[in-house]
Amino acid sequence: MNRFDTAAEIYKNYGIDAQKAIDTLKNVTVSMHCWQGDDVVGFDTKESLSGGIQTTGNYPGKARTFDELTADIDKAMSLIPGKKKLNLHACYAVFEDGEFADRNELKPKHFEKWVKFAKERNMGIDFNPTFFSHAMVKDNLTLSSPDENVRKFWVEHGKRCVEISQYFAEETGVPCVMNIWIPDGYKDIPADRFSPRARFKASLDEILSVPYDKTKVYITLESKVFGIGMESYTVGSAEFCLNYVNKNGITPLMDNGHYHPTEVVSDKISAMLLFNEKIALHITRGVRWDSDHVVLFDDETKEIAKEIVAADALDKVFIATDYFDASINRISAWVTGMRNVQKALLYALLTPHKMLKELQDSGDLTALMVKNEELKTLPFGDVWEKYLADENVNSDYLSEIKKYEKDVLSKR
Ligand SMILES: C[C@H](O)[C@H](O)[C@@H](O)C(=O)CO
Ligand SMILES: [Mn+2]
Repeated sequence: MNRFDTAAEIYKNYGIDAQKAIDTLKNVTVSMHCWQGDDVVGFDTKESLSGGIQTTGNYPGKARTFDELTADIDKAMSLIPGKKKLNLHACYAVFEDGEFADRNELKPKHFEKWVKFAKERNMGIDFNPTFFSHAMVKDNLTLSSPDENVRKFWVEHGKRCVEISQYFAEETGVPCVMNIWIPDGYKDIPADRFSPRARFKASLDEILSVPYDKTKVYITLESKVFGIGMESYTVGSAEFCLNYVNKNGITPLMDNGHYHPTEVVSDKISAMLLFNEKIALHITRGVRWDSDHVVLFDDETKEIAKEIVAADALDKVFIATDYFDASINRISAWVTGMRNVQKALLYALLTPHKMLKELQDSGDLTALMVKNEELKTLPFGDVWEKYLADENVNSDYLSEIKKYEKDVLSKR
């Protein structure tokens, strides 16, 4: 018997079909964020990153153009198993022949090259308006600005992005998740917490007044607890976003770097699923603050995946990655994080949830703890290796990445 067959026998004793778990995982889409490839710079303003988020590190070889970024995405995706989607930001619009369109003037044509790229790879595209790194961000405010010129500029940007999202969905044949996240906030205690939130609410209403096909575009709203330089007040807080999505029939997005450090998104998933048809996740790794470290196969990533699978909600959750580490090889950052999301999902699919739930419901919490601990040392690695083999990717991706670094990245 080979290692997978032996492992499959062991999982069978717990009522788990390991090959079925692999086959289920093969059909789970994970949306890969394009912005790990260039430290969230984009192609339009090339302004340094603002919005209370930060990349640290200066690892050589970051992508500077559409051709470089797509080559790097291709390399990363060739090393990532499973079904993938591309998550784009509006600042990655591609301008040709000296043309430039500001964020409030963007049109589908500025993303034609991305559509071609995605279609050739049989992939859908998710989208994000870019409300940061731009001269029209005034006093760290966009959609909540008291300056009507500023607010209107960003409302128009949001509207343009709804149109572009529908274009992505229609061209690729895959629904597009359009995520709204604004950085707006104050470093110090504000005099007026109410008015910025009222203006944000009005701005969202205006953006959502653009007609769009709800079967093709899912608009999500991402909350945040604080940003760097905006430590005292964030307009798009959790309560604001929760209430807004529920009142307006859009989808909540939880980024697990966006809560107080002792709060965990894994515990929020079941509550959100009970009140929303769909939910969306940005999977990241906060270290002390929203530091956007590469996703590891760690306890919280596993717990997030467990909550999705145990609730039988794989078709109700839009899963995306969101982190940016400029201190290591960026292709490796993508591959490591994406593989770890999938690893966590496979681990969850190999967990005997029914048996564990029965132990909980019958009050046998002793057995529940013992069984949970026992499961941790089952031969998960052998099932993971079989998944990689089924998907035709090597377990070792480091050598391939080192070679790409020597042949391509080091020459930039
Ligand atoms: C670049 C992304 O839009 C950004 O990371 C956002 O999703 C976020 O998480 C901000 O902290
Ligand atoms: Mn995020």
